[in-house]
Amino acid sequence: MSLTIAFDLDGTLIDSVGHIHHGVSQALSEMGLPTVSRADTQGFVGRGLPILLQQVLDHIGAPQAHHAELSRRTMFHYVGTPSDPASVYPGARDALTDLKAQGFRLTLCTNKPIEASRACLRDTGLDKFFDIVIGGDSLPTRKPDPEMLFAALDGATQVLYVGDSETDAETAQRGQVPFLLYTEGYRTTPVEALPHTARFSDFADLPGLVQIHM
Ligand SMILES: O=C(O)COP(=O)(O)O
Ligand SMILES: [Mg+2]
Repeated sequence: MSLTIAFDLDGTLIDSVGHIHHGVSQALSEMGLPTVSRADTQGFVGRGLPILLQQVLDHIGAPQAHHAELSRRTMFHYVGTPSDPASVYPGARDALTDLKAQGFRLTLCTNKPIEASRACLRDTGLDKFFDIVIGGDSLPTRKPDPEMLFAALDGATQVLYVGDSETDAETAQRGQVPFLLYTEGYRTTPVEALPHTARFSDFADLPGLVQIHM
């Protein structure tokens, strides 16, 4: 059996809400629109940028007709503003190093747009860990459709998925894939209410959980 471990990005490997909020805020203010708080933005992360921006426009009471321009401007700032390497969650880098050294294939399955994902991986130095990177606009569908997890297999026979949100739990459930829930990310639902195989709050525990659940 060969195993690939698929990782979500925002709220799982990096605490990226500040970066996302910066991009959206810049775009909104350039357009003369009201801005959103960082906390509200965090609640919108997980289903991809197009849905996040729809929620932002609804939240500020602005018409969806602004969506295309808001999207263009947000992407400009999102990709143009470097991600801080310190935004990688504590212990995540060591856990990825450990899993990679054990010979596991690692795949990134994120709803973040692929261009922003690649820039973020490069800025934070996480790019070297991943054999495959699949972004929110890489396939015709995005999470919670499980297609991304199947694409992550790429010849492996089994995938184990690590994520933080309602979207990730639903993706894993629909794909019938074991799911390890990182509890310190952006979920708004109590952990007990989210389907998961096991959960962890400290990345030091992840390699051990992988051994148990592979
Ligand atoms: O861009 C998003 O909405 C979320 O991205 P994620 O899938 O890495 O959590
Ligand atoms: Mg996430």
